[in-house]
Amino acid sequence: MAFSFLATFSEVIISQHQSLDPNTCIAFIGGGNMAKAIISGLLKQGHNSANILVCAPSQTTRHDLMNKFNVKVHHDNTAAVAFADVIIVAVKPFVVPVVCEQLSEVMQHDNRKLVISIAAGVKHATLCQKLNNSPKVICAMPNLPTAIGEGLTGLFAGSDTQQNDIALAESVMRAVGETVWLKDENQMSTIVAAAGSSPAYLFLFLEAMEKAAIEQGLPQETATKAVLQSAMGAISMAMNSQHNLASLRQQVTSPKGTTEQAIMAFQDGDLDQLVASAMACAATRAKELSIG
Ligand SMILES: NC(=O)C1=CN([C@@H]2O[C@H](COP(=O)(O)OP(=O)(O)OC[C@H]3O[C@@H](n4cnc5c(N)ncnc54)[C@H](OP(=O)(O)O)[C@@H]3O)[C@@H](O)[C@H]2O)C=CC1
Ligand SMILES: O=C(O)[C@@H]1CCC=N1
Repeated sequence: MAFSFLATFSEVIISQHQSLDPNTCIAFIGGGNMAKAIISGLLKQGHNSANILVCAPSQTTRHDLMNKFNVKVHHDNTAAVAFADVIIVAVKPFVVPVVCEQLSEVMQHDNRKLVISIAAGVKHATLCQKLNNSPKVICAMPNLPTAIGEGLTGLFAGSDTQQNDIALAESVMRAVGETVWLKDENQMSTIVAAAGSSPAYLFLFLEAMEKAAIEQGLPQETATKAVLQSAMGAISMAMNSQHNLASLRQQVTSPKGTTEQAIMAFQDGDLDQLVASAMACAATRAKELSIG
């Protein structure tokens, strides 16, 4: 019942999503790769840097963030509560319990803030419980391309999360890319494998192609350009095409031609099985990272 309500609401917000209010104050707990990516994406779409606070323990990280993005910084995580409408927890999964403990103490007196956790594997119920049983908690799994507004974020809310909080989380993550709302939290580990981690697999594949092109004799610069432009063109075509991926692949693969030979080599190496097994490893790791 609760999930069908959420699914219906998610469909509504995906088709009629509201843009992020530029006055929304967003605090990040943690200022690493993913916080930086989301901040970059937010600033690129025009969010005011004065409305962003980052809490991180190292002074170097805080200085870097201040210099690079002109955002506010603080050493004390609890400063996020007074500052923000939305607190994004962007620390490694094993740091989440200590962060929740710090936030929950202050949030006993101010429980109006929405907390979005992007930590892989950390369960919604665990977060709610560690944050004074707050219903204002949403789990998110974004990816690095949020930095250029081309991210994909999987989102999961509890059955008692209010519509305005769901809409707020949607507006924040939609500002840096596309969103998908999950009806079943168990699907989050697959979103980790298919979206959170997947930019790295794609970079790995492109690195391998670049290396092979250089080994076949192309200068580095030409190899990089050939590989990246082809990837960008192929992905852009796939995103905008009426045809599915297999059909687009067939359009490149002339019978008895060059592509066919390469595809056969991939199939001989059982690429499908290799990818399935790599994605299963990522999903399994997401489950292992789940904290109690
Ligand atoms: N990287 C990615 O592509 C993605 C990552 N994620 C998730 O995002 C989270 C962060 O990952 P990522 O950005 O890569 O990690 P990083 O290691 O790059 O960043 C972690 C940040 O946490 C900060 N930190 C450590 N301890 C504390 C603390 N007690 N209080 C406040 N901040 C603290 C560190 O601060 P300092 O610099 O001061 O040491 C650092 O800035 C992880 O849970 C990961 O699962 C999700 C999707 C994609
Ligand atoms: O590798 C990780 O654990 C994080 C989560 C998804 C992408 N990076």
